[in-house]
Amino acid sequence: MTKQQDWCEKHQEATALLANSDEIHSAAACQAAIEQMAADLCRDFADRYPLVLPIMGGAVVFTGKLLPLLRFPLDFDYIHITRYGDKLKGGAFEWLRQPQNVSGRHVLILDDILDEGLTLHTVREHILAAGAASCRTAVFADKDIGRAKPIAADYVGVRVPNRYVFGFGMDAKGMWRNLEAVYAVSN
Ligand SMILES: O=P(O)(O)OC[C@H]1O[C@H](OP(=O)(O)OP(=O)(O)O)[C@H](O)[C@@H]1O
Ligand SMILES: Nc1nc2[nH]cnc2c(=O)[nH]1
Repeated sequence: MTKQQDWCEKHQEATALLANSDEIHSAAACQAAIEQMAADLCRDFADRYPLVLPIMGGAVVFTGKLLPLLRFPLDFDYIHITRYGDKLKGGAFEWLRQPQNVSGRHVLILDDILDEGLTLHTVREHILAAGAASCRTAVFADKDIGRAKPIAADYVGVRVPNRYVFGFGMDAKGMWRNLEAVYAVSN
């Protein structure tokens, strides 16, 4: 099969996936959640000069929308770790970029979604072990998985049901990170 056919099939798959999904949070609701979180962060971090570390790649939209609303001085870097890849179920961690220069810093981690909580928990432990003065966590979406998680986020944008969600930076099999609302794949 040619590359062109591959992309054509991928395009059809992406279109069908979106058509068979439900909108969970509208673009306006996502924006309102970001603005509320930014206000909370401005209140709590005004004097802390934090190091802000998004976990790529899912945090890209969350970070891009949130950062310009943070009206206090900060440093910015990023972490890259993945355990889902293009799959809908999590597996082993793959570190692509570890945290750098966190010793003594007040760190704020940003991630798109807290699902089973393994990613955020692992990253937070890593940052504290590397000597951060403190480490707080903000997630755009917190999934109601119906059981305990190893970590609770300090700041949460929206709650999502126990379904695979995508849009607003979150992918479905690698697709649709660019959507400005949040959708759930049909069960
Ligand atoms: O709470 P958990 O069950 O650990 O899942 C949450 C993690 O899963 C996703 O990352 P993924 O591995 O899909 O990589 P991505 O950021 O590139 O989408 C998401 O961005 C979170 O980091
Ligand atoms: N895109 C996406 N990534 C996840 N990582 C863990 N859970 C999810 C989810 O529901 N959607």
